[in-house]
Amino acid sequence: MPGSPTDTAPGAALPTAARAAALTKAFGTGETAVLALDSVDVRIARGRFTAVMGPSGSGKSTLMHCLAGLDSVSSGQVWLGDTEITGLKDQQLTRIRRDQVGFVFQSFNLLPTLTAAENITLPMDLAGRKPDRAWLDRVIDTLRLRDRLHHRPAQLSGGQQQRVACARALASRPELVFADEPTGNLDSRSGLELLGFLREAVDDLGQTVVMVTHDPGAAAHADLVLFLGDGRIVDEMAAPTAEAVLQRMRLFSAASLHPPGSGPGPVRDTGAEPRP
Ligand SMILES: Nc1ncnc2c1ncn2[C@@H]1O[C@H](COP(=O)(O)OP(=O)(O)OP(=O)(O)O)[C@@H](O)[C@H]1O
Repeated sequence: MPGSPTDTAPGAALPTAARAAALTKAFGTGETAVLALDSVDVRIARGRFTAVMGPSGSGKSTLMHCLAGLDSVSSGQVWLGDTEITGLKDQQLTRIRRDQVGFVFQSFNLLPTLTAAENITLPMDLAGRKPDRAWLDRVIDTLRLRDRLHHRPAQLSGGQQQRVACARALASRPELVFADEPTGNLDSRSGLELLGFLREAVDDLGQTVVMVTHDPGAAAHADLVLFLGDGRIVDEMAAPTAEAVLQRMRLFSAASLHPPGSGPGPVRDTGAEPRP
């Protein structure tokens, strides 16, 4: 594939929040080795909402973990902002990750004994950092958590708990927020609301979000969708709609059932409609 698949994407002129070059990640050795990422080149533009999609086992979580410095790479390079994180010592990596990355997981990962407010500031408290009060207030208001701050997780709905998890990820104003299937445990209304908040975090708060999802409707909230297949970025789509994403995924599964030469293969985007 010539160059990075995101070189021509909208946002190519924006600064870079994270980048990988020839990123390869193998698990295991010998006959049981699995190539989870196969020489991936990717650039995540700052201030954009990027979704990562692909079949189960295509490498989505591995890509996210490698970009976030949570997992080592087998070869290739990864940068967070301007800093190359491949080759850093554990201590330096932990500090960079703590300062520059926020995470939202499918299972909200809140501490049950702490209030919402305490959960939100916990990572900063552990790091001995004082939150920027004005920023924290904006995050709390954007996520409409003001009147829930003194509740414990068990006293909150699933959607509210995930909003607290989002606020926790945004609290330190990280370079990059990674969300791994953040709507996976939410009913559709709470899921939609959460996606709306992630969108607002990008549009109104200027954050950068990378979200792994299986749901074309969720991916449609992003500015750009990256499609993974067998550890490679096989396509991308700007200004996605749920319909166009679904259609693209159908093409991919048809292509994997009918390899090149025996049927239609993946095609580049021509029909993505602009966001309304
Ligand atoms: N710790 C590990 N040890 C061995 N193999 C692993 C490990 N983690 C992931 N893999 C393998 O790497 C490949 C990519 O896995 P990954 O979890 O990144 O896929 P995914 O696209 O996120 O899948 P899903 O949608 O099912 O979560 C898979 O074949 C998986 O089995």
